[in-house]
Amino acid sequence: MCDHINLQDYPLDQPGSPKWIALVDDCKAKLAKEGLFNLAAFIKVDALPKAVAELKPVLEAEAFIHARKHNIYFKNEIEELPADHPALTKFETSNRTICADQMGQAAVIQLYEWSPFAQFLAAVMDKPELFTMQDPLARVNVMGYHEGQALNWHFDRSEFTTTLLLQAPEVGGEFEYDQDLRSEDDPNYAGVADLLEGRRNPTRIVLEPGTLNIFKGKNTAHRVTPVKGDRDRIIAVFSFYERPGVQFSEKERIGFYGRAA
Ligand SMILES: O=C(O)CCC(=O)C(=O)O
Ligand SMILES: [Fe+2]
Repeated sequence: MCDHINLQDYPLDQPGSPKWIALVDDCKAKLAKEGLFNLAAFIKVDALPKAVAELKPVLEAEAFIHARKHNIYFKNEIEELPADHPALTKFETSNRTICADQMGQAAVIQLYEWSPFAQFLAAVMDKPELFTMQDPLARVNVMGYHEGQALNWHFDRSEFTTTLLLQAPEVGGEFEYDQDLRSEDDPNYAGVADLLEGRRNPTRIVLEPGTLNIFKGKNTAHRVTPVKGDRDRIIAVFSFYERPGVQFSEKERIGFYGRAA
């Protein structure tokens, strides 16, 4: 059992029940229309303070400071674009990251390993099955963003991203996205340039702590705006794959976490 989840509103423990099916259908409809859905108060209100408190000291003392400049593609070059094309503009991303192997049996780890969670996500994503990663570092990451830190514009490499906001900042740290800015057939470099140069109006959402967010970010550009104020934005990111046993390479681990093991 996972006693941190608001099973009253989100009956993940009853797969196949009418309430579960209704929830899955609702989430699927939102995903199709908006490219994302949010389950507010997914973590029980009284379980949230402990879920945050158990991670804060680790974030403060042991986090990897992940700071880099990247473009929206996380790629140094795109064959069909000149190096000075505005779609390739690099921006700074910076946060503190901790990995699953630093979290013991924290609530976020218990949630990740509770199999009805993957079962629910698979149903929502229309997959036969989803699996947790075998990678001891990448399975679950928790990111802390303090004043001035941000996750800049990018397209995700994975089809979907699952996050749980643990603590919201006073100001800033909002999730912004431009839905379907590109497609499998059309990279829309001009639209990307417009977005990066401020000529588009991305959607901005403010999430409450305890909200689970599922987001299809492969072709929807998105970012987290810079955090302002004394309270950090703290968010957990869960990684699921369609096959079991997935691990990162050593190079990927060093790139993301500054260490291989
Ligand atoms: O921190 C967030 O809300 C978004 C995370 C994200 O975009 C990602 O992990 O790719
Ligand atoms: Fe992303």
